[in-house]
Amino acid sequence: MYVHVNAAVSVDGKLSSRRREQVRISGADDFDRVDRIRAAADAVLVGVGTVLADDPHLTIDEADRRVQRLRNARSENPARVVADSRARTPPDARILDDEATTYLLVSDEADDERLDALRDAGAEILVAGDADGRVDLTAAFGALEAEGIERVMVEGGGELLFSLFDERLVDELTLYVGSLVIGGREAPTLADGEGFVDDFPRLALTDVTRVDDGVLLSYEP
Ligand SMILES: NC(=O)c1ccc[n+]([C@@H]2O[C@H](COP(=O)([O-])OP(=O)(O)OC[C@H]3O[C@@H](n4cnc5c(N)ncnc54)[C@H](O)[C@@H]3O)[C@@H](O)[C@H]2O)c1
Ligand SMILES: Nc1nc(=O)c(N)c(NC[C@H](O)[C@H](O)[C@H](O)COP(=O)(O)O)[nH]1
Repeated sequence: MYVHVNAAVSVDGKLSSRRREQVRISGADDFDRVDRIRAAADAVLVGVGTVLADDPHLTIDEADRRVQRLRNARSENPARVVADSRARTPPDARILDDEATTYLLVSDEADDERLDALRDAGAEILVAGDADGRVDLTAAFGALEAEGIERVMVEGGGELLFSLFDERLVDELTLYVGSLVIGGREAPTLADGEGFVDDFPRLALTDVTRVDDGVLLSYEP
């Protein structure tokens, strides 16, 4: 699986405020760049924290890009994937509409009734739990590959991104740094989780570009 992480952070590295509501960090050009990365992906992955906070749709905005995918014998939109150990995705979440296939990655701790309700709402359930009752991301990526998904774009949030860095699963990171300060010790950052104390993942900076009123940083492991 090729894993491309994309995120937008404030000058101080926050994904959002302490209220964990969506903060518009990107400008129009950056959202267009996000749309292009989605169009190149077989699937877009987020953590359930992002679904609960933002209720994202995760489809391609630009009609020409959807047409081009159909011409290339691909689905109109990439699949949508949620790391959702306990199946907390609301059955009326926007990602469960019929504009794309939606996979929920769950662990053995997910409640059967919730899973039934989510299946009824159109979700495809993939069970891949780890010893801590979370999603085993390596196993889940294997299950997604069996569904024909080879290239995934990850759009956050900070808990999921920490796990991906921790398991050395990130192949590419594009990070838009907007020119605002959010602050707050409880506000989510690019990589939350437990944090590293040694053996820090080191990245190679491959490009720096000015976008909107911020800067786009590109990295590879
Ligand atoms: N600015 C941006 O680019 C951007 C992008 C996405 C989200 N956000 C913001 O981030 C916040 C949400 O992020 P978050 O960190 O709270 O949640 P998250 O989206 O990272 O989801 C975390 C949840 O994923 C599930 N999960 C399952 N398996 C996991 C694993 N192996 N490792 C980690 N998590 C696993 C758990 O239920 C966990 O609680 C919101 O405030 C949202 O607005 C910002
Ligand atoms: N690139 C980017 N810039 C931002 O300023 C911001 N807040 C996000 N946040 C990512 C998050 O997942 C969003 O909720 C989806 O980018 C929304 O996606 P939709 O338009 O609903 O498809 N992403």
